[in-house]
Amino acid sequence: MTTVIKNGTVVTADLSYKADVKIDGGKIVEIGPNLSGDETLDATGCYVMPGGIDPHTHLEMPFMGTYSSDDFESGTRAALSGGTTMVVDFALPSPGQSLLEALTMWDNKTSRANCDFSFHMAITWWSEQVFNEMQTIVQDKGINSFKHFMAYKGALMVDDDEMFHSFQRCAELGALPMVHAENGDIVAQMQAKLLADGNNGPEAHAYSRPAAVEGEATNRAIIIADMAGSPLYVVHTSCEQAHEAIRRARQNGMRVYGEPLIQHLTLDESEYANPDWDHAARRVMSPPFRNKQHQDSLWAGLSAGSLQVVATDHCAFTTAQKRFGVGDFTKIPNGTGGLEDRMPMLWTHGVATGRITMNEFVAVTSTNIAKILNMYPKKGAILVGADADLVVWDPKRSKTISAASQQSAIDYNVFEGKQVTGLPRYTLTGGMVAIEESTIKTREGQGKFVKRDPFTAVNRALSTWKDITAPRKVQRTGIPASGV
Ligand SMILES: NC(=O)NCCC(=O)O
Ligand SMILES: [Zn+2]
Ligand SMILES: [Zn+2]
Repeated sequence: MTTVIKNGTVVTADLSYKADVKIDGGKIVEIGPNLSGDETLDATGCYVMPGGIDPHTHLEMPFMGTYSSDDFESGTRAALSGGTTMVVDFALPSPGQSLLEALTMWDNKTSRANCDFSFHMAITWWSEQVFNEMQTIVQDKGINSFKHFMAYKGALMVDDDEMFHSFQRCAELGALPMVHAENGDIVAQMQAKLLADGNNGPEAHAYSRPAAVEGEATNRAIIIADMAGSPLYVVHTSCEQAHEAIRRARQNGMRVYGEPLIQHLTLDESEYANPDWDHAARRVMSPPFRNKQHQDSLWAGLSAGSLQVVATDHCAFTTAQKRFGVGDFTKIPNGTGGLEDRMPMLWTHGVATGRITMNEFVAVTSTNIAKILNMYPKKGAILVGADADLVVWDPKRSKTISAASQQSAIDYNVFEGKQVTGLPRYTLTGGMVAIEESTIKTREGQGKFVKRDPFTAVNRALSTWKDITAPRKVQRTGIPASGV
């Protein structure tokens, strides 16, 4: 059966033009005027865009003594409802655990996924086994990105030595290292001091993780990547110091990418001063929300191109779970939701305000990350042969964000009460209409794992440069006898 999206304006990362889009067998088969098919979706007044890709989610993640509450069913349903048609989640081996075993555990969570998904693998410890398994992960399992936590001391954190080993291995395998960049040693000491001083509320979470510790770690990871000859992807870039390090590295020719979150772009640190403990604790995430200057820096990075991707780090805990940390902020599970709201919030606060263009919106929500993770143009494109993961975006549709009407399984929404204008009229996953305005038509199990090959053009360019500039022994004649 063929479907035609008619009368819309196709908006991609570099073009906007009037055309119909024809779909067959889950793929785009034709783009042009006056197309017809078995089923017609009316896109009058709408933009037809590549579906969003959220490269940073934690669905059913074991963390801080509990599990994040959205699983691959509710999480991907939330994603589709907001126009996101693919998520990339993190497989997290416990320190000492086999990467392959962890991957099987994560794979077992996905049978009810409503949209396509992929994984990054985390490196949480280092050994010969990890070194060897990284090759299998890349070459046999279709995962070309490895995440490193520079924070969460005593749990997921790795040190510089481990990162340097791992980044060098990524360079050899044609993979992309990623970092959660915060100086975990300093955070741990600051947490202990704040608690000892009686500062135990959720606001102390933010006090313990100032922008400087993120800036320092971002810069350190950049240097380690440069020494290793690998690219680098910095997740949840939240502040000017980290952005500045990324900007400088890029100006110096390094292949470094930065990913602000929609939460950091639109919510600020005043949330932690709320007298309601639950309100503040629900917004505890790492890095914490920052001030308006940091937000302006992130917005500027998106329009200037020094930051490339907007994600959510969707890691949703219920109010009851957040209350594990009453009396000790270090026990509040870190994480917030956002999957359903990323695209409408970014459109409302980005495109509608003139901070970014429609084409930049597509770039930072979909196309850039499809290229960085080596799945373009299967994903992130409106081209013949691409997957029909599409959103028909109605720039006039409005709603007020509310936990009462959301798809996410948690009992609140950090964007509660925010008015958004710009919402999906239709979201299609693999050509299937999953969302029709407010009607949810998702199909459990529709989502499939997306394999990603190693050796992007960037990896190849970096290894060529590394070879050419490698230290070489100077060939000498007439070496004098040793002076003994
Ligand atoms: N960001 C956060 O607070 N929770 C999820 C885990 C992580 O990405 O650090
Ligand atoms: Zn993180
Ligand atoms: Zn995360």
